[in-house]
Amino acid sequence: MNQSKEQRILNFVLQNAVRGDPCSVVDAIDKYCSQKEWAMNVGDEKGKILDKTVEEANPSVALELGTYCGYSAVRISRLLKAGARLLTVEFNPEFAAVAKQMIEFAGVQDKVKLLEGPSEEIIPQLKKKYEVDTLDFVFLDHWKDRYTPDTKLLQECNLLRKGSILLADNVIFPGAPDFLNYVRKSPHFQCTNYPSHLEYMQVEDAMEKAVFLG
Ligand SMILES: O=C(NC/C=C/[C@H]1O[C@@H](n2cnc3cncnc32)[C@H](O)[C@@H]1O)c1cc([N+](=O)[O-])cc(O)c1O
Ligand SMILES: [Mg+2]
Repeated sequence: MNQSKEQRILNFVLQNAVRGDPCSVVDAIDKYCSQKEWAMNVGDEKGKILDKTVEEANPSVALELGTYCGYSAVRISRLLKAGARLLTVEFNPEFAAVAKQMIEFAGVQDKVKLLEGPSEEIIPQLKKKYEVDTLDFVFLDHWKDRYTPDTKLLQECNLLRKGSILLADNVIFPGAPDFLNYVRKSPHFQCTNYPSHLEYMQVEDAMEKAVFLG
C-alpha cells in the first residue's frame, strides 16, 4: 500500500532531523513542505507568532485542537517550562500515528499528551479524565467550523480563566468568519489580529489572539 503524504513527511524528518532536537524537526518539516509537498502545518512565519504568544502565555497547561503531523505540538512544547504540559487533540488515527512518532523523535513526549478523538468529546473530559483545572493557552488549528462551537464548549466547561489566551490559525485563509465574529463581539474576549501569510505560500492569512476576560 503506498505511503501517505503525512508518512512521507515523517520519513523525511526521521532521515534529515536530529533525534531529540525539536528545532531540527520543525525545520525539516518546513523544508519538506516548502520544497516537496505542501501540507497544512502552521509553518515558520505564523510559527513565529505562535512562539511569541506561547512565551507570553508561559502556560503550565496548554491545549491544541488539530494535531495533524505534530508540527505545532513540537513547536509549542519546545518552549514549555519544566513541568508544563501540552494536550493535543486529533481524531484521524493515521495522522495521530504520524504525530506520535514525530513527537517522540523530537524528544518532547514527556511534555505532550496526544488525545485521540473528536474535540467535542474530549473537551468535556479534560477536567475529570485529564486532571485539568483551567487552560492557560489554547491553539485552534482544526476544522475551521469547529472553532466557535469548541470555544463555547471551553467556556461552558469552565476551562478558561481570566487571562487564558486563545490563538486561532487561518482566520483569513481558509477563514473562520464566524469565530472572528463571535470572539470580537463577545464582552468576554479581548482580541488582537496578527496579519501573516498562508504556510509556504504568498497568500494572505492571519492569526487571531483572544484573551479571556472572565
Ligand atoms: O483545513 C485546515 N486545517 C484543518 C485541520 C485539521 C486537522 O485537525 C483534525 N481535526 C479536525 N477537526 C477535529 C476535531 N477533533 C479532533 N481533530 C480534529 C484533522 O484530522 C486534521 O488533522 C487548514 C487548511 C489550510 N489550507 O490552506 O487549506 C491551511 C491551514 O493552516 C489549515 O489548518
Ligand atoms: Mg492551520
